[in-house]
Amino acid sequence: MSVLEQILEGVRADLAAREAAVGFDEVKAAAAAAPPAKDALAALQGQGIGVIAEVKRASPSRGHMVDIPDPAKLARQYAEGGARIISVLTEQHYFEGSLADLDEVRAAVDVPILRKDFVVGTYQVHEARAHGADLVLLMCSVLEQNALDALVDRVHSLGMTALVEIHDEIEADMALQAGAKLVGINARNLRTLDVDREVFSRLAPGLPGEVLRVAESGVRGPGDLMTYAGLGADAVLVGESMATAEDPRAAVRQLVTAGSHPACPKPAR
Ligand SMILES: O=C(O)c1ccccc1NCC(=O)[C@H](O)[C@H](O)COP(=O)(O)O
Repeated sequence: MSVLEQILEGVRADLAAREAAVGFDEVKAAAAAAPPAKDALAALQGQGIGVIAEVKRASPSRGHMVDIPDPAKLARQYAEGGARIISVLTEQHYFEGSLADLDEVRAAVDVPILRKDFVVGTYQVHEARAHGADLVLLMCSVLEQNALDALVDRVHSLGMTALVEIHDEIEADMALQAGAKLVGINARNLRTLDVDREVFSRLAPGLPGEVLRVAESGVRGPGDLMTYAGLGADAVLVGESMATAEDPRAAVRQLVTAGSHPACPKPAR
């Protein structure tokens, strides 16, 4: 079984336990009662390349990387550094995340928040909204076209933004067919865990101009951001190198400064 399949097995088991504990109607009501979602597309359409900084303790490729006893504090540092969006991993077995992290981050910052998980059904979408998320990651590698179409619609109907993640041409077609407005091009192959930054240069030119592009994974510093900017990225999503930085505020600030430097290529939109 691939790592991705193992992750999904755990995700489905955890989801079944939560569904048994809290009914779908209750989650839907909590989502409906939450303050309106923030406009993530508007947040990314500001000057320069946007930085999406991730609260990430661990991963299948790295194992445990860093203790984050206070995700709210880390999120505040990211926001003070200029992150346009904060990504919160909520998968628990491989990433050591939780919905409690999402709650704490939501209470701490005003910037839009991405729920980063392995979403397989509508329950998780309403759950994300109920916990204050403004964006939800939907991965083409784990969803059939029909399911993706329905989930994109559900995310958008709740006022949130779907970040639809792709890694190859077939997934790019899936994302566009589903009506994605924000596409994440992940350099990491989720089956082999190899990181290949060339994936962005291959897939980004095939996306329509109005679709915003996020370069995901393997961004280690301003040089990578500048490279992706030159290839048409609107934003970079950065986990490990921000979460493990000695000074996360300064690390985000360094990327934001590079992304708004006059020498940095501007997004076409
Ligand atoms: O990070 C992993 O090892 C991983 C493995 C399997 C599925 C997903 C995985 N990561 C999720 C992500 O997409 C990254 O957290 C995100 O793009 C940030 O990547 P990085 O900056 O390289 O930490």
